[in-house]
Amino acid sequence: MRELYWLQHDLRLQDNPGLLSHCAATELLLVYIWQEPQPWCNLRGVGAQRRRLLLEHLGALRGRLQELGQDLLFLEGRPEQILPALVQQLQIERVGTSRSPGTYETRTLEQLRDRLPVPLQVHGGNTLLPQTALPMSLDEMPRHFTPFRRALESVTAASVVPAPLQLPPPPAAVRYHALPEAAATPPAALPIRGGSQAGQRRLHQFIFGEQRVLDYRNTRNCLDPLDGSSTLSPWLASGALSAREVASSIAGFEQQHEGNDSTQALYLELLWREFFHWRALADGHRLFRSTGSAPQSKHRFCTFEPRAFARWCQGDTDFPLVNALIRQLLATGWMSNRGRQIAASCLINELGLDWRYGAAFFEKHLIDYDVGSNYGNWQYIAGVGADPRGGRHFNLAKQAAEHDPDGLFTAKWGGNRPSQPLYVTDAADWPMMPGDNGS
Ligand SMILES: Cc1cc2nc3c(=O)[nH]c(=O)nc-3n(C[C@H](O)[C@H](O)[C@H](O)COP(=O)(O)OP(=O)(O)OC[C@H]3O[C@@H](n4cnc5c(N)ncnc54)[C@H](O)[C@@H]3O)c2cc1C
Repeated sequence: MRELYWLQHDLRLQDNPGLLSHCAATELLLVYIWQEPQPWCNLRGVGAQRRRLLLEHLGALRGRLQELGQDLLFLEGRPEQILPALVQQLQIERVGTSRSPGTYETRTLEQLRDRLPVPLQVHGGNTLLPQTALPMSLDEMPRHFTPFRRALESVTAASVVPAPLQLPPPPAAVRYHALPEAAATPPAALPIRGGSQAGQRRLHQFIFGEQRVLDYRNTRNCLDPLDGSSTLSPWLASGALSAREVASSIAGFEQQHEGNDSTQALYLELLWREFFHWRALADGHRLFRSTGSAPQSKHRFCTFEPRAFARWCQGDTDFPLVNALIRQLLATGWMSNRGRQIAASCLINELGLDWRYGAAFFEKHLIDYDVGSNYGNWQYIAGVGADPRGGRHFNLAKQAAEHDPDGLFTAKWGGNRPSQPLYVTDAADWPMMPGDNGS
C-alpha cells in the first residue's frame, strides 16, 4: 500500500507510534507543511528564533530519514488543500498524522476528513498516555490539576518505542527540495540546536550526566536557561523528544540512584504539561476566549491601551525585571517558568490588558510554544482557567528581590529603561479582533 504520513508536532523517529504504524507500507511519503500563522491579537508571523529552531528540528529529522533511504517533503500552505492534491496525484491509499489541540488544528482535521478520498488515521499527540489509557473521558477531565494528578497516580506512562531500523521507500515520482534557510543563528545566551539527538544529549546531561535533576526543586525558578530547570521544552514542544522519553529517563535515574523530591517534582511538571494538553482538547475554542474555559469564570474587565502593549512587547515598561524577561524572550525565544509568570502577571494585573494579547506574543516568540501549555498557563494566571484560587497577582518588587536580588539578570538584559510619560489613548487605537465579541 502507498501511504502518506503528515508530521506535525512529532518530529522524531524514536517513540513515534503514529509514524511506526506506517512502516508496513510498500511506499511511504513523509510530509511536513509549514503553515503561516493566522494574524491574531494585532500580531502576525513567527519570531526568528522559533522559526530557526523549527527548521533545525526539520533538518535533523531529514538527515536521519535520508540515512534510512527516506526523505522529508517540505511544503508551505494549507494542509487541507495540499494533502488531498498529493493523495490524488500519487494515488496514496492511506494517510496518517498525530493530533494536537487548537481550533485551527481541529478544523483542519475535519476538513481533511471531508476532502480526502482515503482513510485518515489520527494518532495521539506527544503525551505520556494515549487517550484510551486516561482514567476519565475528555468530558470528565477535571478542571483543576490536583484531581487530575491524583487520578493518574496509579497509571504509569506508556513505554518508549525504539526508532524503526528501516522505513518503506518514498514513491519514486516525488521531487524533494532543500529546506528554507533560517535568518537567525543560535543566540549566545542559549546556544541550543534542534533535532532529537541534541534533545537526547540535553536530557542525558541534565539527568544522568550533571545530575542536576537531584536539585531541580531548588533551582527550577532560576531565570537563566540550562542552569536551573531542564530546558527540555524546546525539544518537547516540537516532538523532537517525547514526553515518555523524559519520564522514562527520570524513572531510570530513580532506579539507578535514589529518587528524591526533585526527581518527583520534574515528573510532576510533565503531568502539568499532560493536564494542559487534555484540558485544551476538552476546552476546544473556549481556550481562546477572554472569559476563558472555566464555566464560572467572570469576564475580566480590561481596557486595551495599545501603547502599554507595545511597551510590554518591546521590554520597555516601568518594570525593569519584566523588561529584562521580555528582552531575553526576544533574543533567545525562551523564558523560565517563573519569568513567564512574572511577565504574564504584569500584563494582566499591572497593565490591565486582555491576557490573550500576551499569550499571542508568547505564541509568536517561544521556541517551545505549545498551544495547551501556553494558553492554559495564561488562563491560569488571568483567573479564567484552571487556577482554583481564581488567578495570580505577583508582587513584582518582591519577585525581583527574590529571583534577581543583585539585579544581575535585569542588567544583563538591559531591563532598566528611561521612564516615560503617561499616555492618553483615543478610540481609534482600540485593537481589532475579528469575530470577537468577548463572549
Ligand atoms: C504564561 C506561561 C506560558 C507558558 N507557555 C508555555 C509554552 O508555550 N510551552 C511550554 O512547553 N510551556 C509553557 N509554559 C510552561 C513552562 O513555563 C515551560 O514549560 C518551562 O518554563 C520550560 O522550561 P524547562 O523545559 O526548563 O521546564 P522544566 O521546569 O525543566 O520542566 C520540564 C518540562 O515540564 C513541562 N512543564 C514545566 N512546567 C510546566 C507548566 N507550568 N505547564 C506545562 N508544562 C510544564 C515542560 O514540558 C518542561 O519542558 C508556560 C508557562 C507560563 C506561566
